Amino acid sequence: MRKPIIAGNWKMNKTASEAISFVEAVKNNIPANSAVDSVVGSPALFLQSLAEAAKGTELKVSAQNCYFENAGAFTGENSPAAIADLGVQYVIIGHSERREYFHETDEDINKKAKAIIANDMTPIVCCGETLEQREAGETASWIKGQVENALDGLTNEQVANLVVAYEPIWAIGTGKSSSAADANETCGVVRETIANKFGQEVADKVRIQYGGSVKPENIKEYMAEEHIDGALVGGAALEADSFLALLEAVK
Ligand SMILES: O=C[C@H](O)COP(=O)(O)O
Repeated sequence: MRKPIIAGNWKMNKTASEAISFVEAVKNNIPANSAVDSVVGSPALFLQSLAEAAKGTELKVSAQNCYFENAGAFTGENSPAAIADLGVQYVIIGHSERREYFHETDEDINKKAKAIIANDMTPIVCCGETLEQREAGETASWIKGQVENALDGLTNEQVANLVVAYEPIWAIGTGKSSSAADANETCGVVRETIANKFGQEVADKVRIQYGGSVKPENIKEYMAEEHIDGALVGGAALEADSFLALLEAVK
């Protein structure tokens, strides 16, 4: 039985005081030993204060990116070792916005996944196709390639413990969510790809999220699907009430 995981991704939104207000509003409203893992993905600027504010509660904090080296002459980058030292537990990597605007490659994402795991954090590895790829019938082969490349060289145990987020790019922030059946089909491709590369036992353990215009009103439809174990949520995770409503709908 895979434990559901709901992760908010704030992207480049919020000031420090807004970020803290969110965590203060949410952290004590998640019951102890919750049946759902709750994660909030913050800009790097607020990770320290959020990790301190959330310490000892059920709310976990995620970075939205990191570099793949722990230290060195990499101006402007954030070290995974330094992020882990703050008490951060997750790092989102390979989001389509980072691939598109910051030219991240599958190879970068693979190196980041290894660095995050080496620092005892959990990567949330994103994959997803464009509308053109979907219309050309290339979704399954594209997702298979992204997943194989991102996870290459990881051990079975490492893969079993990470999270994959399937986010069709055309559904992100557009209000045009994928149907639950279509999302499940592609999450099934992710699981099959992992089964072929790492074995069925690993594939049965890995948690796969759907992301793209998820909100409290539609999350149950996704969570009812066989291969969907949670959601990576942008817009509907920006406000505490909406984030709590997502958790409430899943528990
Ligand atoms: O990381 C989150 C996704 O990009 C989804 O964003 P959205 O829920 O605003 O569509």
